[in-house]
Amino acid sequence: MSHSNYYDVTTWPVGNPSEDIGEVINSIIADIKDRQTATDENDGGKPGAVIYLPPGDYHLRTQVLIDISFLRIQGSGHGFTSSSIRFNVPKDEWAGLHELWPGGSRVIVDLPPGAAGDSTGAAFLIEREGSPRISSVEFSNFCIDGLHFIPDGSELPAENSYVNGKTGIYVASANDSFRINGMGFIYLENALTIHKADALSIHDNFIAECGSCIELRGWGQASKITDNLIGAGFKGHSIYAENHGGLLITANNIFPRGASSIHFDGVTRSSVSNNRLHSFYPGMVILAGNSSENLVATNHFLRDHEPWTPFLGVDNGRNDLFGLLRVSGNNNSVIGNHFSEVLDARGVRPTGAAPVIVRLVEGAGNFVSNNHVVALDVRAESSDSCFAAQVDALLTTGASDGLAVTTVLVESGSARNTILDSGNDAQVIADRRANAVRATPTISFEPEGAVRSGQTVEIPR
Ligand SMILES: OC[C@H]1O[C@@]2(CO[C@]3(CO)O[C@H](CO)[C@@H](O)[C@@H]3O2)[C@@H](O)[C@@H]1O
Repeated sequence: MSHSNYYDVTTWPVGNPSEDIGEVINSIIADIKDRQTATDENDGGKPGAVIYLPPGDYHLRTQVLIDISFLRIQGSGHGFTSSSIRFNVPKDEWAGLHELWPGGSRVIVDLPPGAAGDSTGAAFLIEREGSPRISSVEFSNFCIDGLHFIPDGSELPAENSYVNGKTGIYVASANDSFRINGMGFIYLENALTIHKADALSIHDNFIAECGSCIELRGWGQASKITDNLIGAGFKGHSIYAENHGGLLITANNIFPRGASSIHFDGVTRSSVSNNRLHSFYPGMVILAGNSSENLVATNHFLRDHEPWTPFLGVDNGRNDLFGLLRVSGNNNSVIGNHFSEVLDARGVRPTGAAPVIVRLVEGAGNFVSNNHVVALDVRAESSDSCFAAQVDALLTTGASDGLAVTTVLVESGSARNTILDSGNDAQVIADRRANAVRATPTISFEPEGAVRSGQTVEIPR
C-alpha cells in the first residue's frame, strides 16, 4: 500500500516550512497534479491528498493557491490564545508571561497587506473555474495567525484596530462540500471569505480577534455554521451571509465585539437557532435586503456595555433604537428567544430613549411569538483585566432596577405581522389595525375576585 498521497510539510524536499510554508504547500500541490493526471483510471484517478502540519510555527510568505479537489490540509492544534489581551498588557510585563503567541500547528501570515477584503491578502486562495465545481477541500485543526493589526488613522493603538488587509482563507469560485473544521483564526482582518458555497460546513472552529470572522458572499445554499466560538471586531461581522438559501446557523457561541453578530442580506429559508449571542452594541442580528422565511428561534441574546478599558468609547455607531434584532423581509418567524438588555440607563442613546429589542422595518407577515425580554438598569463598571471584567459583568444579576424598553417596534413599512406574547401592551409599538397583536398579560390586571397584593391566599394541600 502506497502512502504517496500523504505529505508532511517538515519532510518535503522543496523549501523550508518554517520560513515559507506557502512555497512548500504550493510545491506539494504541483506534485499531486503531476502524479494524479488520469480522470478515469480503474474507476478513479484523482483521490487528492493530505498535507500535514505538525505543531510548530510556520511563516507564510507566498500565497497558497488551491485548484484541486479532495485536498485536506490538517494540523494538530488550533492553537488559540488571546493576542488582544496580551498586546494590551504593558510591555514590561511580557517577560513574565508563560507564552506570548498563539501555538498549535500555526501558520503565521507574513504577506504584504492586501486591500481589505481582496484575495491578494489571503494566506490560502481557492480558485478554479470550469466543471465540476471544486469539491471537498478541507481545512482541519490548525491555526492561521495574522500576527499584528496596523494603525487605522484613529487614536486607537494599532493592535486594537482590527485592520491589516490579511485574510485566512479566501474561496473565489463556486465550490461544493468544503469543510473548515477545528481551525483557529486570529488577528486577521477577514478570517474566512467564501463565495458561492454549496453544502459548506464551518464547524467547531475558534475564530476570534479578527475584523470579520465568516463572510459567505455571492450566493449559496444548504450550508451550515455550527458549534463555533466566534467574535469579530467592532468594524466587522461575526457572521455575514448574502443571497444564501437554506443556511443553518446553530449552537454557536458568538461573543463581542462585532458590529453585528449575524448579518443577513437577501438570505431566505434559513435558520438561526440555539445560538448564544453577546454584544456590546445594538444591531446584533440583522435580517436585511428582503431576507424572508427565516426562523430565528431559541437564541439567547445578551447586550451589555464594553467592560474592558482599552475599548471604552468604541462602538458600532448605532443607537439603542436600532433594535437588537432588526428585520427587513417577509414571513420570518422569531420565536422563543431570550433577550437580556443589561444597560446603564445613563449610557442609552438617544438620551432617555426606551431601547428597542425587536424592530420590524420593512416587509409583511412576520411572526413574532413568545420572546422574553429582561431589561435591567445597572451601573456599568470597567476593568483593565479583560477576563475579570467580562466575567464580573456576566455574573452580575439581581439588585438592579428595570429598564423601560420597547420589546417590539413595527414601522409603518412593515405590515400584517403577528406579534404574540412578546411584551406587554405598552412595550409593543405597532399599528393594531395593520398588525395582529396579543400583548403579554401584566400582573397588575385585576378582574373581579382577583387576588390583590398584600392579601393572603390559602393554598390547598
Ligand atoms: O470572550 C471570549 C473570548 O474573548 C477574547 C477575550 O476578550 C476579547 C479581547 O479583545 O474581547 C472580546 C470580547 O469578549 C473578544 O473578542 C476578545 O477575545 C478571547 O480571549 C476569549 O476567548
